[in-house]
Amino acid sequence: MTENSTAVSVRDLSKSYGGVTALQGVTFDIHRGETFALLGPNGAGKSTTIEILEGYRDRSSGHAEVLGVDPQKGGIAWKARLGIVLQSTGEPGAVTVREQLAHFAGFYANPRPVDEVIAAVGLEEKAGTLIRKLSGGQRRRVDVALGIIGRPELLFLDEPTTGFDPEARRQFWELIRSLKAEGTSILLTTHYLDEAAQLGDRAGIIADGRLIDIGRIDEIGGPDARVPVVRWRESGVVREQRTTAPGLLVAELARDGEPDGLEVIRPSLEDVYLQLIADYEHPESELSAPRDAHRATHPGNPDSRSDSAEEEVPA
Ligand SMILES: Nc1ncnc2c1ncn2[C@@H]1O[C@H](COP(=O)(O)OP(=O)(O)OP(=O)(O)O)[C@@H](O)[C@H]1O
Repeated sequence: MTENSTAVSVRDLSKSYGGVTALQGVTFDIHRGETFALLGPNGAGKSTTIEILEGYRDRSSGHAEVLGVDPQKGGIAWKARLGIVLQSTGEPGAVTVREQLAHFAGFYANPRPVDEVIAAVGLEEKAGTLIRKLSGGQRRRVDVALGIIGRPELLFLDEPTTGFDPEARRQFWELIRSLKAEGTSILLTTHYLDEAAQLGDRAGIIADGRLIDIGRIDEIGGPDARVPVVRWRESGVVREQRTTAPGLLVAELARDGEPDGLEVIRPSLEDVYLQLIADYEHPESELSAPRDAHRATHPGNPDSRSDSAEEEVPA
């Protein structure tokens, strides 16, 4: 039985499409009110996971509960509690943005006001435009609007900002933050790791259908993956040192004046993610050990180093 504090519970989930194993033994929970980012390379199994949880695909084995219901048995009342933004949408009919949203609003007991949703996705000027006359990014905003019109308890966002311009992405992030503030639980997949870092509370990283890591966004990968690098220039030569105490090193470097080109580089979620995937794909290779922030920002550099060694780096 799922606790009330759990929006999604997945245990040992597996899925095969004929001979293709898309998911193998995936286990995770999403807590109520949490934004959980499911990350992984193309073909890793993210959409398959989402589609099983939406009740759109049957699993091959394992257990899943979404808002306390097995998605294979979820009826209309359960579906009305979900918001879904699929990776790809069907051909738009000859209806305007406002007509489409008003039509979908009619399916829900307590929908958001149509104009409020249009404003939330930044389509006020296009409200009366036929959807098929919108740009790709604008249509994607309609998809997002349709996903939130029913005031969902749980929102599935499968690569929601593909095709968005940078301003629209920022606007979308604000929208997601406001939904989160209202208590909406969110499952997000995205290839934009900055988006996952901005929005996610926790992340699961999936590769070849297996969950290879899970944890808080600021902890995933473990402490070794997050050791900062201090970089500076000395007599025109770029030097860097990986250290858990960057402040002390900077103070030491600054004793004789302002160091040239000083930077403290903290590995981003993208750096950590790329290292986890490399470790998974090449467990025995030089590239995978030790976890190294420098290498994450310069993946071509074949050097290995100890945590405290100072390095001369090709400029
Ligand atoms: N309908 C299908 N029939 C057969 N195989 C499928 C089907 N859908 C997905 N697959 C396969 O299952 C695996 C997982 O695909 P899935 O779409 O879940 O990956 P994904 O992580 O969402 O990828 P992307 O980032 O490219 O969207 C892939 O090997 C894919 O080819």
